[in-house]
Amino acid sequence: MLKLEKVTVYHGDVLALKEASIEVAKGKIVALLGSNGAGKSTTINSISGIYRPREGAILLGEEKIHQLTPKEIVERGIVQVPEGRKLFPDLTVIENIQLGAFCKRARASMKERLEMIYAYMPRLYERRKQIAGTLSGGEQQMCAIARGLMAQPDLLMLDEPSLGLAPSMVEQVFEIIAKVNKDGTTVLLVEQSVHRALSICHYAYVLENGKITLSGSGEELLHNDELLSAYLGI
Ligand SMILES: Nc1ncnc2c1ncn2[C@@H]1O[C@H](COP(=O)(O)OP(=O)(O)OP(=O)(O)O)[C@@H](O)[C@H]1O
Repeated sequence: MLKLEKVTVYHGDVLALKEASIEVAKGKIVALLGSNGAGKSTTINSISGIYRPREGAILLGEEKIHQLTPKEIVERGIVQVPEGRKLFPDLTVIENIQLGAFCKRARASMKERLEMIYAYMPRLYERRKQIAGTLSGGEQQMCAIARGLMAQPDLLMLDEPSLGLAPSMVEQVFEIIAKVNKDGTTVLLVEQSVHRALSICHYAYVLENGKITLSGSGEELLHNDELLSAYLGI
């Protein structure tokens, strides 16, 4: 579905990603792991069209997408839930969710999408008229995922969805991600919660200083403590 071929990204003079090759197969959950500053956000922001690779190619099927604008990339079904949720705190939950449907591909089926989202996250239905800034951290994360789902993604990219959440909330957020994937949405997941990410993903890549140093199935990496401690220090 999505392929990064030897993608190199600089921020000014800083090399953030070096010749990264990543494959996200349709219908799967792929995790991108690594410590702070490893290049995880740079990778998904490059897929979203926010950063332009200096070298390499990003392909969606046969189409090269690394020269497209973020808006064009959303219209192709690639949607990002950003790190830190980035909700509009003064708008209500429902207003935040509906903002996800600004793209053309989502407008026709808004009502059905909303019903589906409330079925995944009944708590958002209960809180739909609440001001988003007053939601708990976990509820805000759900709201950000809901806004992403409103755009009708084929590939949903989540940047550290468990960041700052209590363990029970992390569990709920991961359950929602698993359900969304089971219903056919491909997922690219950036996470620091390594064990949780490996237990849910089909395949994972480990980034270190902008380079992919390790990859394998979630199962394989989860049971390889030696590799995990060498590459992730856990
Ligand atoms: N806009 C920017 N300008 C300059 N340097 C940047 C910018 N964004 C990221 N970097 C640098 O690029 C490198 C990779 O950062 P990136 O945010 O992709 O890492 P990350 O793995 O997502 O880290 P974290 O888990 O802390 O979010 C880091 O050295 C970072 O300081």
